[in-house]
Amino acid sequence: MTRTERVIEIENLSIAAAQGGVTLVDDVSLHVDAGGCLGIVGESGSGKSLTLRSVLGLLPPTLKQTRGTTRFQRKPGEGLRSVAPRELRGHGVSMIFQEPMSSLNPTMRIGDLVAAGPRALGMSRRAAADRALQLLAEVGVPHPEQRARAWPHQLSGGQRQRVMIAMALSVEPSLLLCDEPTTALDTTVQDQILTLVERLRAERGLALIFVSHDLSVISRIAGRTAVMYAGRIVEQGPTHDLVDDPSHPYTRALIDSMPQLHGPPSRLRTISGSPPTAGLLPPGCRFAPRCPHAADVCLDADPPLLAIGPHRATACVRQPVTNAGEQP
Ligand SMILES: Nc1ncnc2c1ncn2[C@@H]1O[C@H](COP(=O)(O)OP(=O)(O)OP(=O)(O)O)[C@@H](O)[C@H]1O
Repeated sequence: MTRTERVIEIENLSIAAAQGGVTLVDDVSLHVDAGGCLGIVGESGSGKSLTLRSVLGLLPPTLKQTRGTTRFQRKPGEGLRSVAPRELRGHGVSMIFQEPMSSLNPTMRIGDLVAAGPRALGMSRRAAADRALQLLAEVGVPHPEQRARAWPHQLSGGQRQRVMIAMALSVEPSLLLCDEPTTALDTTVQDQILTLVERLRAERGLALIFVSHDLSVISRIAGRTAVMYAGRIVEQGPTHDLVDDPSHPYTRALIDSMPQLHGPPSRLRTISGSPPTAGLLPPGCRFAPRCPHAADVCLDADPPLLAIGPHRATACVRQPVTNAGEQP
């Protein structure tokens, strides 16, 4: 059987507080195919950002990765090999964030910020400056020569996001990690940035991991989606299958809380209750206290993520488990 090439595989990732050992991300496994987009969706605090940051070893010093392996494909056709997260920074993987100002040095001009990546790859100052102009044009910054001389504070939020994307592309990554890059933008600019990211993925064959709390954003951009709840993946599969026919009650609740996905706008519902506090998990399934279908069996043990089809998995005891034998 031929299998699409994978760019990255993360297995059994767990993250805990360095002091006290409270688990914040629990046994998460993910993969992304070359040129594919994996969406990670879930409420605030579900562990999306920590999962993404750990890919590059960017966890804050108060936290530590307690388990997990990363395998990465350096070049097409080369196969996956084990890597330490910090080896990937600027070498195959780049990341963009919600707030561009935090990653744009305010004392550097836009052109120099974007040229820093090519310089680090060994380009001459002149060639790197030219490359920066090409990249600014590629991400849709108008009048690149003029903008290259501007300071970060002179740009709009959308323009700054484009500059951050140009910086991310400047080291020629095969995988781009996106941590809520459109959340702080108004809807028109959000749409433009999503269109840009989609275009870059198609034109450059870039693989993406895209984190958002907004399932409508994820369903637009991601071919496959992992739904996170309280530090774990509770459902995973092709996005359109998951949205059309969710198998986990939490995925269903996320869909029902987003009226733009189905139903008239007036049907906005919120998910009742709140996620558990890290370190104070309920007995059994961690979603049980909020689940409209919870039964006695749900209080016995936290259900593992099991295959329910060749490409889908869910962590709910109510689902029939198949012998598909293939990792979703
Ligand atoms: N530096 C930190 N020290 C201690 N706990 C942290 C730290 N950063 C995050 N956490 C906790 O880890 C859990 C997961 O956080 P994470 O930021 O990954 O969630 P998220 O799903 O990305 O949500 P959000 O969109 O709000 O960032 C949360 O309970 C959060 O409070």
